[in-house]
Amino acid sequence: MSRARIVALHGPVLHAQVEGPFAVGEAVAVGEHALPGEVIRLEGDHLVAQVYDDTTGLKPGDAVVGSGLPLSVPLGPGLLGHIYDGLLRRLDGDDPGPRQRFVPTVRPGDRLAPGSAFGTLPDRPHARLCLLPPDVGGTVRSVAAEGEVGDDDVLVTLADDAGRTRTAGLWQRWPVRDPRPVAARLPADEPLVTGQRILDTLFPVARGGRAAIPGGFGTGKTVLQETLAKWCHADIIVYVGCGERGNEMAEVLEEFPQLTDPRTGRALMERTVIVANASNMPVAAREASIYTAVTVAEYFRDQGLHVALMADSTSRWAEALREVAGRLGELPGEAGYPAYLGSRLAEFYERAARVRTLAGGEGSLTIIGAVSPPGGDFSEPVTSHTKRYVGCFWGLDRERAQARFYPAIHPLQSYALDAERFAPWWTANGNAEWAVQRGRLLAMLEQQAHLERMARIVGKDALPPEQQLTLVAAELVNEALLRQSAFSPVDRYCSPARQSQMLRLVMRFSALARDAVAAGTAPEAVGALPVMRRLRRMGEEIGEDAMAGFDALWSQLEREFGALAPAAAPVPETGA
Ligand SMILES: Nc1ncnc2c1ncn2[C@@H]1O[C@H](COP(=O)(O)OP(=O)(O)OP(=O)(O)O)[C@@H](O)[C@H]1O
Repeated sequence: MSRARIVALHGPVLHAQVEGPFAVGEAVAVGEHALPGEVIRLEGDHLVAQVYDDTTGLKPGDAVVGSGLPLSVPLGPGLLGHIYDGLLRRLDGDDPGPRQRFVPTVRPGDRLAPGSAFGTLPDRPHARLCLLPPDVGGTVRSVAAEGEVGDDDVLVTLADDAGRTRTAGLWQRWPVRDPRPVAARLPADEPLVTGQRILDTLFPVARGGRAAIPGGFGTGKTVLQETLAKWCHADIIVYVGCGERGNEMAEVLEEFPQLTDPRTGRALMERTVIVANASNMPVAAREASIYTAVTVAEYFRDQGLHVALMADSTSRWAEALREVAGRLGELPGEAGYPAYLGSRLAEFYERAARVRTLAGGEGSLTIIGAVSPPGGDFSEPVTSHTKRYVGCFWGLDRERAQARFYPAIHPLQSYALDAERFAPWWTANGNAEWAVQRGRLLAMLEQQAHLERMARIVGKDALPPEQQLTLVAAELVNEALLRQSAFSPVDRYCSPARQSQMLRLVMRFSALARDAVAAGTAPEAVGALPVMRRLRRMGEEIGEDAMAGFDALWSQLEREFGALAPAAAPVPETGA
């Protein structure tokens, strides 16, 4: 083991005189309590390391002991259901994992490629595969028989191509800063259904895609992340609470274990891993926590599962980066962040993908990162860098939040690149019109903003009737489709089938209203139809198990427009 002696300490950063070879990125143990750390710079016989625990009590002369290995974490199915710190140390007790039934799927003499599965854990509800590490393969010499196994048991022994003996069990280690290898990256052309209308219908994210939720103070980032964690169509949730205030983090830690998985009725925690680093925890560990979480998420992806990683908030992570860079005396860039902020964000988001796994399955990792721009200013460095690496941008708007319009995602400040590629998926799921409907809604919302600006100048009544109608229809889109309370028992989740029904109704309203106004009906008369109130509230009133309600609403819509007197005969255009 290489050793070094501390010569200076600056908060979480230490300088040491080396007495043996070290490598950048090497995990080290510091001082008499063997505090975990990582070498971040080497200059001749001088080493700089960051320490992941409180450095109080460390002093010049204390030893820094190298491990010869990069900073890595243990990965196994048993991670599920627990809360960890940024280095993946349990925060909720240290009880050993229960023994569980193992069924081998290989025999002595079989050749296994690196990362293959060698057995299953059939009694586990999630993450049932036992995987070789991605850098271990060879010919099976022996494998454990079917039966109960524990965390420390060797389950398979192999001879690798160099003739060395390799073993594997339930757990494996992997360096957090290295993406785990895959057999192939696949096109991300399936949406990750979130159950949130504004997202699935207007700004969908792919399974294996990347999304950012930027939003100023109190605009609903945490509620949205939790809602997504609860309802999105992912098998596994990895939630990294990064530098949030201690009390907010405490809320998440208290709430999550109590949440019920809507799909199974069991605890949501059973398929969740939480990595927690509140703002009062050591800053360097916060920097590491993002990599730890994404490595955990990749491990479950490699099980052939769909994983969603929620990071709340990447801004606090960037602040940790800035603080450590400051202590290293690095030249500050924009707003004091180090020049490599952009490349670090890119490295993080690039780990999202839909893949063919080494074990031969298909898995995906979707990354959803909250950003907390100071003052809600989306031009600040973390938001603007993040924009370059994500395909979906779900911008939370202070005015909407203040008006208690939730989720406060502003349709004109948000986007989803490549949304069109999901049209075949929607067609296969019963809505061949989705792409056209989406285009119309976006156009209508844009027009609304333009017309509202005009109306403020000339007065609403001075707008031509068809423009007044656009305002009526856009208001309906907002109220009926985009507003969706995370706390409504009926509407907190909206399936694609229900979204399609609601879209169909709003589109039908729009067409009937256009015809009626063209035939001479006043836009206010359309806006005053009794069916409008029911349309606005259909999300709250027609639940997943009462879909026939949409047909009844459709009939009411047709009836009321049919009864509008002048609508029968279209009036020729006057050219006005
Ligand atoms: N989708 C939603 N449905 C209903 N209410 C919501 C929704 N989103 C946010 N809220 C309301 O807004 C409040 C603030 O939301 P939240 O705590 O998520 O904001 P935040 O952006 O995470 O705040 P901070 O900047 O402090 O981290 C919530 O307590 C809740 O009352």
